[in-house]
Amino acid sequence: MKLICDFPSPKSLPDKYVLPPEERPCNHELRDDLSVALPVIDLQGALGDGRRQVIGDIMKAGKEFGFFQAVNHGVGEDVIQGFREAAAEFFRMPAEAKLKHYSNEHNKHCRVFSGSVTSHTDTNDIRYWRDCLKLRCYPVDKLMHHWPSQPETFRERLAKYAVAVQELAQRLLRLIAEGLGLDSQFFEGELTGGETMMNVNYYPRCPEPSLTLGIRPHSDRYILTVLSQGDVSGLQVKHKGRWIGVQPMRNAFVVNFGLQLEMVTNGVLTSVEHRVVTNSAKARMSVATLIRPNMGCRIGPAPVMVNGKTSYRPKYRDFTGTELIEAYEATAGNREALLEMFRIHHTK
Ligand SMILES: O=C(O)CCC(=O)C(=O)O
Ligand SMILES: [Fe+2]
Repeated sequence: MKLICDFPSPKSLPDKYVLPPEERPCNHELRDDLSVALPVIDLQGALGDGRRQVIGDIMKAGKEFGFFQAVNHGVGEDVIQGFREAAAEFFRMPAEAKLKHYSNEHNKHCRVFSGSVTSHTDTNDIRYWRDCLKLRCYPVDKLMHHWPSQPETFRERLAKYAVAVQELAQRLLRLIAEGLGLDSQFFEGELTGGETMMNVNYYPRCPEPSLTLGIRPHSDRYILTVLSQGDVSGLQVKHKGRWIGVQPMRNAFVVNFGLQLEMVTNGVLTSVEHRVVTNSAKARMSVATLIRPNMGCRIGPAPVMVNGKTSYRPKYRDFTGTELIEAYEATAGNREALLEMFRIHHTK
């Protein structure tokens, strides 16, 4: 067992990372579209008179792309870069120090794994060009003893980062709730009360980026994902049947909606597929923070989204946080397959 970052620089891509031709990033049906960019939303305005405008921008971006970039979000550059440096140092440690945390058990509070999005459900042996440190990051006091104790700065910097990003996520969810016509506290409590997950994704330099992916196309599962992409590109978002690259902005956060939010909003906000391409010039690291529900929480379309002015019928049945996780594992992050598991088929 090895992490990709510990491979001696290979000249060619090892066979098991080579994707079938139709899944490769150069597939011409799904060419990168560089002419479309994700909206960039300045959150400063939400603190004052510009609140309605910011809410409107988030709703528009949410409906059109399912994604946006947030700037002036209130999380300090020192907090972001401080944690990113500690995390990059983690991946630079000797192999044994990282492999202490290696596990394929999904319920671990902190683990390192490699090669796949959902390894144990993969039926074939296709691997992806990614190492990942996955941990539960909030509430910090309860969870920090599970985190790597090396490098020395890791826990303290992660604690600061996790608290700041959690606050930002709650702020965003209040804006989103208002935008949907819900009570601004709608998402507080059980819908977002589970332990927050974090993926620290590390994509080493790849000898043949056109033959593999860092992460295959997937939608995120929960309410909201807040991602620090750093300054190396690689994230691509599906938009009108094409993949568009997300321009790296050093201290911005890429925000996207998860499948849970799509179902809670009865499809008004969509949880859009994304993937990660690799590159041969630079390693890339991203930090994804995923806000989650309590496992026992009942989730379903919000009453206002199905009864109110809109008088829409519910598209999804109610389910629990645990059911959502099980369905996601069973469908390996495939958006349509997962939504279908909860969809109500009205007969007329
Ligand atoms: O590396 C990225 O930019 C995206 C990561 C991602 O999609 C995830 O962790 O779910
Ligand atoms: Fe994702």
